[in-house]
Amino acid sequence: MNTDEAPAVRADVPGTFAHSVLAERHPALVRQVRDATPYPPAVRGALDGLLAEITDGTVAPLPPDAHDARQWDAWGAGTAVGRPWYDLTFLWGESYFYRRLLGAVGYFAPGVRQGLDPFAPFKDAELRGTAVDEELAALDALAEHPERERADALLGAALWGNRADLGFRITAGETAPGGAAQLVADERERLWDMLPPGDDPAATVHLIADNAARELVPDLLLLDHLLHTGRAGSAVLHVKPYPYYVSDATAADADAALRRLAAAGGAAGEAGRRLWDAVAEGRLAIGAHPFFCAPFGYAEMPDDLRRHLATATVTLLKGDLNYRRLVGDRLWQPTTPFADRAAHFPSPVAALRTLKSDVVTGVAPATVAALDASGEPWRVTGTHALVQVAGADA
Ligand SMILES: O=P(O)(O)OC[C@@]1(O)O[C@H](CO)[C@@H](O)[C@@H]1O
Repeated sequence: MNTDEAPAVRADVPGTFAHSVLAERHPALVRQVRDATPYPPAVRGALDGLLAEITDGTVAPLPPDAHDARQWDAWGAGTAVGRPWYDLTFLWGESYFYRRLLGAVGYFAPGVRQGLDPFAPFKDAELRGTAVDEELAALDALAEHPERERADALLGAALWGNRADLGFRITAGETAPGGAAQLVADERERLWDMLPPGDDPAATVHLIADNAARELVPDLLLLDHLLHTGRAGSAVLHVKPYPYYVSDATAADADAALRRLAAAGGAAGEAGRRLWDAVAEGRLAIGAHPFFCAPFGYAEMPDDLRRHLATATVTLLKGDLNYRRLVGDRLWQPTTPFADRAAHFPSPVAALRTLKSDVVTGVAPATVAALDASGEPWRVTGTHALVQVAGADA
């Protein structure tokens, strides 16, 4: 299907989800960041400037000496600068907003704040929280179950862990994602068929991570299960090269989650120590390609990343934003075949995603009809999820 058949998601229509992200979520986030850290006057001023710009102003350029100014020019900054923020496509505008926010807090510039994650206070609180304790303790009860049941439980934890998205909670509130858990597409069987248990050292699983802390912990436990049961001989965890979409995982977040797991008791601690060894022995690698923070879909990924992902037996792709980037950030008919939209991906791919934006494909017509008839905003509330697989039959 030609991408021109579905319009790109834009943020310029009041009442749409994308518009609410620019109009409500981004300003709220700038204020939260400013309040979460004792920033000096220059940083507070820069954050206030960004707030004014995204509220009433037009898109400003990066400083000409920014390390990535040329990269963003190549990514289209030249045509965005000077336009109202609401004129940009949703994906481009969101990505550039996070880049600018990091610039405002001095993340990239030489100085004392270089490399300090402005979202760390939120991520740290979540990783230390009792909810993670409870989830880790629950792992002990799994040990007695047959392998397939454990695999499904861990897959479910990684899938629903995607609700733990701090950006989402800024507008949805803590309680919103707790509604009826429902899969709008369920291709778990096809996923497991690609990774039979046993000793297959050649099987490699790549996991393109989404959020840190409460999502990354179950992601890591899932990878441990795949490695420990021989469903995979090696794994690669792809994280973001810099803080992004509030809670997206970076390499620092991966280290923190591994420490949290390794220090836990019971089955979680055992898994954590196995993962630690897997990293030390090179069976679990962590990557952070710059393209993971690019404002484009994965169809446009550069050749080096394409070649790397092509080595995967299957790539597990987590979360809402990764899904938008996989199928294209466009208003597809929800019945559009997922396999068609994901055919460009260099390896078989399985999307594990709770629905938090308008983009969705691969849902059966009867399911769409029932969901639409319910009157619920099922695409954006995080109460529904999907497991979809493409490229498995090639
Ligand atoms: O990718 P994630 O963490 O599952 O969700 C990211 C998200 O909260 O942010 C975007 C809007 O800012 C949406 O795609 C989605 O709702």
